[in-house]
Amino acid sequence: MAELNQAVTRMVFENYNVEKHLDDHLQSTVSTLRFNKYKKPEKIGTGQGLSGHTDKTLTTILHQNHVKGLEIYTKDNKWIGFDPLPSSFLFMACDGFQVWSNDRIPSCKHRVNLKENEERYSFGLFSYLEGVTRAPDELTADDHPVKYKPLHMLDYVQFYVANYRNVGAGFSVKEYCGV
Ligand SMILES: O=C(O)CCC(=O)C(=O)O
Ligand SMILES: [Fe+2]
Repeated sequence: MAELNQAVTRMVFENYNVEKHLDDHLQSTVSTLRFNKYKKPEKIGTGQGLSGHTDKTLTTILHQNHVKGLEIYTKDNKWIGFDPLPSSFLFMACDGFQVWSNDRIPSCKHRVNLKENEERYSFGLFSYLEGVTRAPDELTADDHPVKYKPLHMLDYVQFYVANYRNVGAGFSVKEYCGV
């Protein structure tokens, strides 16, 4: 999964012609693996699972068992269900990439909506940048000025966890450090 993360990150950097920053970026990347277990829903279709949110990470890669439930929010404001193959790994650009790309790569909003009468398992590789994240100069311009104050991603996730009850699942990185 870490290799997949590096491969996709490399593609993003090549796409934006900022490969010269890639090595520093990869060296500052730290990851944690987390398992999620969702019990059988008490009532199907009640939205039990996980409310709509964006991850406070740079990137997240998800893998799951056969029980569906993950939904992605699209550009045209619709929730679409993710229909995984047993071999699927889903790569998501998250809040850190939104800041790094100066809004060119939106953070992927998603939720878990349990619809099947079975236990659901997923696990994810959650990656963060140590230190401070800011958009490289190449991704800012007079007509595309910097949209975020420098983001300390590990502080950000700690803030979110500590203040979750007040700020809610939908808390965005724009609210945290947008200019
Ligand atoms: O279980 C899933 O598929 C998604 C989990 C998730 O969104 C999260 O842990 O942030
Ligand atoms: Fe998530």
